Amino acid sequence: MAVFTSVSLDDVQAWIAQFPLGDAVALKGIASGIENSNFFLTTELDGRRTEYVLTIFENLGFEQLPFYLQLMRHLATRGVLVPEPVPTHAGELCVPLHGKPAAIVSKLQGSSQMAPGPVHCAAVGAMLAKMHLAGQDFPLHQPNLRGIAWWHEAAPAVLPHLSEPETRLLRSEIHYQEAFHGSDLHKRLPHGPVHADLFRNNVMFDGERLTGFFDFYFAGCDTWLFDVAVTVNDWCVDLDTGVLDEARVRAMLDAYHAVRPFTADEQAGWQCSLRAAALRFWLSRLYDLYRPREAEILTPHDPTHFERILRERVAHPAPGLLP
Ligand SMILES: Nc1ncnc2c1ncn2[C@@H]1O[C@H](COP(=O)(O)OP(=O)(O)O)[C@@H](O)[C@H]1O
Ligand SMILES: N[C@@H](CCOP(=O)(O)O)C(=O)O
Repeated sequence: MAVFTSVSLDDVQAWIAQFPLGDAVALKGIASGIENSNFFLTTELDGRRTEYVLTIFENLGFEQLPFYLQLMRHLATRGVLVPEPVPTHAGELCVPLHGKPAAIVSKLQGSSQMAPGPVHCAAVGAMLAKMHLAGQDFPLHQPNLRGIAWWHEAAPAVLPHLSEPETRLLRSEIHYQEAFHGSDLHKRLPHGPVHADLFRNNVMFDGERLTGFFDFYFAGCDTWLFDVAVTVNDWCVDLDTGVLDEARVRAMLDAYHAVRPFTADEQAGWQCSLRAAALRFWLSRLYDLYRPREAEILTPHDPTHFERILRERVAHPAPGLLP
């Protein structure tokens, strides 16, 4: 459960004058989410009511936010279904509210599909490919802040807490990934802005119709293949075992490939990328669990889920990128 920065409708009524949105008429805190304070905000302009999402960023600073918010705007203008940030009269996408950075974005319709079938996976795969292509000419650059450089920082913080088998797995996988990330193959993989956290809870569906990707606040520049691997590792697994469901994997990868064909290098790097994606979330979940906790940090996600997925990817090759 996130801790919210307390904001009243009165606070927002004065603050919203800097946006071309009319009056704020309702504000409702959103209970889910772990990083930021989110509110559904209803505005009224010329007698017409519209719902938006107001986010107060609890951990990110003004210097990091342009990458995420400009990326969302860039993608939205190219037809990728993502929330569109609303600029102020002065053209700012992010302005202070109670001393923290805050932004207003359009509200996506629908809800998260937490038990996806092949039809949902195909929709996500196709939109992900479209997103990667649309991001190619995005001018800003920010590395994936949870990439290999961060793994090197985080590992020493968690290693003292791990059992012998966990220690062996973490050390050997980082070693394996160092070789992969340093290889010529890795350098040849197509790359650009990626979502990097496209889990089931970060996509909206209205029935079987995908209405948008959101929560871009782990986005950065990395290989497109890493983004595909993160997405497959969440959408296509049996949540109890971490084993991939072939029908969902095929649906997602085939739909992606139909929009942006995978390269031969990507086929060669696929198994390594699935392992990298599993390692990334195992390590971040361990880090959230063991790092000295600040009071406002909430219940961490279970790291053993991604340890299981990593062990499974190491032991058994996943279905190939192409059938
Ligand atoms: N643009 C949006 N449209 C509709 N609902 C949204 C939007 N952004 C966030 N939400 C809602 O807010 C919840 C928390 O958002 P999320 O970005 O996952 O928070 P956090 O960054 O804190 O993890 C989501 O589960 C979703 O219900
Ligand atoms: N998807 C990550 C954690 C990030 O949480 P989110 O609610 O901001 O997507 C995980 O599952 O470890």
